[in-house]
Amino acid sequence: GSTGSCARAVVLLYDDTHKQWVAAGGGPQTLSCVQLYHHPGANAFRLVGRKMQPDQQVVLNCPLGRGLRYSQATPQFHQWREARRVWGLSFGAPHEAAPFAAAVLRALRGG
Ligand SMILES: CC(=O)N[C@@H](Cc1ccccc1Cl)C(=O)N1CCC[C@]12C=C[C@@H]1CC[C@@H](C(=O)N3CCC[C@@H]4C=C[C@H]5CC[C@@H](C(=O)O)N5C(=O)[C@H]43)N1C2=O
Repeated sequence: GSTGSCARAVVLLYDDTHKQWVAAGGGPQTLSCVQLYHHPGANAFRLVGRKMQPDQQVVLNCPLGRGLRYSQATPQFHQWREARRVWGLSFGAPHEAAPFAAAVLRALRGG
């Protein structure tokens, strides 16, 4: 289940062809609720993001592999690579970004 309350961030993917960040799930760059989920059985973690408006669309559902490098490029913009994709989280507020990053880094160390 979720390990905590949600952080508000725009979930982005890097479009390498056009060298620009685009909204995950298409459409406008609007805030999603991003959360760290823990599956105790496999001691596995994943990041899940759902649009806050209008319809809770799942725009992020990414496993946190142990070797994953979570980059806090700025206090409000974090990013990581998954296979051939690069995800970005543009947080609404630094005070939500920091605890979220701390939880992710703890999960990457084994929870
Ligand atoms: C070795 C490696 O993989 N390196 C990756 C990063 C990485 C390192 C280590 C582990 C994993 C990863 Cl993923 C890499 O460098 N990547 C991943 C794809 C994109 C990028 C490549 C080039 C561009 C140049 C500029 C820079 C960039 O995107 N930003 C600067 C920092 C914040 C700045 C903030 C917000 C976003 C909102 C829109 C745009 C704007 O503000 O208008 N923007 C930005 O401009 C943002 N880039 C990157 O981050």
